[in-house]
Amino acid sequence: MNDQPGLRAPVRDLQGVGVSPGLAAGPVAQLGAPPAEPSRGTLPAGADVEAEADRVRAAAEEVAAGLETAAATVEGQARELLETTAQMARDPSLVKTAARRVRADRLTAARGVWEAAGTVAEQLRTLGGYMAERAQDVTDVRNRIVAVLTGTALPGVPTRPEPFVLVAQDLAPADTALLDPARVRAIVTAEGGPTSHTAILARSLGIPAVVALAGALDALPEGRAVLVDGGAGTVRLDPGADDLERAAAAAGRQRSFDGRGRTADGHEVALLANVGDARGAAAAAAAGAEGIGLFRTEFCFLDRAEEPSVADQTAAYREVLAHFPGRKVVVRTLDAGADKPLPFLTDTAEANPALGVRGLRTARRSPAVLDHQLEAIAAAAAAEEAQVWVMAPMVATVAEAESFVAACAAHGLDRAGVMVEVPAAALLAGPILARAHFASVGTNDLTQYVMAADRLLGSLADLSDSWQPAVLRLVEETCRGGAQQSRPVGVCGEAAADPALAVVLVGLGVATLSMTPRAIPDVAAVLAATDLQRCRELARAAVDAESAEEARARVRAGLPVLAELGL
Ligand SMILES: C=C(OP(=O)(O)O)C(=O)O
Ligand SMILES: [Mg+2]
Repeated sequence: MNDQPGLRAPVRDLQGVGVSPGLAAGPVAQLGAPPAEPSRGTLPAGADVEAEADRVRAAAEEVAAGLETAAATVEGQARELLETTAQMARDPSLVKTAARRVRADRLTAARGVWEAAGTVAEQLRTLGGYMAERAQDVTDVRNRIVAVLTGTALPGVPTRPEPFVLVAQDLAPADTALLDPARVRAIVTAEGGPTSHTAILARSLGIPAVVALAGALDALPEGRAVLVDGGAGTVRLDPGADDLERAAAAAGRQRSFDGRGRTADGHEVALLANVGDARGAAAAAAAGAEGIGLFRTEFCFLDRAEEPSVADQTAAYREVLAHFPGRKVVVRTLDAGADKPLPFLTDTAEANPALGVRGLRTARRSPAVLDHQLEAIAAAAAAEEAQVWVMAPMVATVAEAESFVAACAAHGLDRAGVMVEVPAAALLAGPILARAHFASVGTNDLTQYVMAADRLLGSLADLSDSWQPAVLRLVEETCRGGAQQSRPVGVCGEAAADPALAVVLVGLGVATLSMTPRAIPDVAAVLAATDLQRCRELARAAVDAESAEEARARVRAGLPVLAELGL
């Protein structure tokens, strides 16, 4: 690429939807698709069956060695996971069974591995419990060995040691949770919306991300250099030297937070963090968060085939609580279903999972799971010093709020609240908050349900926008209910992380804002420059707008501090 002015080829930016701000550059690495099932045919007459059987061991060894090399370059959970997978690839029972099938039935090595892994996975499933959870790992190892044997790209997140930009059709929550920000510089997906869990996890890991970039896999081939702008939602092919400099400068820029959220005139707005595990809690504490406003407990157990024991849950919750002694931590009970399926709690056959048995509704079918979780939360709260508040996701009726508060009280948990993410709950916030001690507005789902737009669908990203005045009116209604009952209303959806929208929410009467820790300094800086009266005026202007664009434009025009801070 020629960087001389005038001679440079016109820059072509591909446009998607920016969901995690930041600039980053690197070579593309595509998420490998699982290999196709190898054919059942047998080896031709005269084929060297013994040599074919030997290929199994060689391929397994190649997979294990590759995983170990990658493991050596990372730390913590990612390292453990890669090392365990490497051990499984060397598992003699898998390799021997596969080689035996090749010899006995004259199968290709790939087919032998496929069938042997099926047998091993089935045995593990029959054993149940922890062993059953390993069945998925056997399938992962099988896919890797078969990919080597058939000469196709390795499935899953690439394990190469040098940093790269991950490009995928879409990412499962479990894929994203294991991404290592030291190696994955940015994420680009063809699918997904601004409030999808890919977006939320990317933000929490501080990885710039662009979703809903149509045709991403074709437009961004393996190895091609790209610049990703996660704020603007663009991807530039073959970035120039000036682009690379900008990306390097952005990686080094940081704003800090003094630990007290407030408006210019001193009205306090606690700035809390959204976390999914102990790693997130550590990052939140490091960012100076005043507490945790949303602990998504389901993120601790996404890969579990069976309900985690009370002891396992207690341990996982304690690890999070331990980072905030004396501070508020809002623990949300399992929000399984729709985009976050938990195999032990959700029915994958539902035609309409977003409108199905998800969140608190799973307690209708499996009340014991909620009871065990509350037991574990109470045990963790007793063992740690954090002030534990508990809330339920997807509450829609006064009766649900009442029974949840009673269930918490039975476990000695006396700060019990509800998420307001179903329009019905916003409209009945008064009577709901006569029972519940607090409410936290989940603007991601509230937007999805008010606008009838799937939060995962990139093509509806304009509707999945929390600036929609209809959404803001329901937040206002929730705050009115809170004021009637003198109960605090917070926001823990992604809207809280947008500094301009945060001003609007405070103006509507929201008492706390909970967000990815990375967003806290920017939100704090904008609030600190705006007094409460101005927040109220801008909130009025946004609520009275007729479209999301108009609401956003009115508020941004009224907040010159945004441009001063480069936001
Ligand atoms: C915070 C929310 O919950 P989640 O994103 O986990 O569904 C929300 O819906 O806004
Ligand atoms: Mg939600």
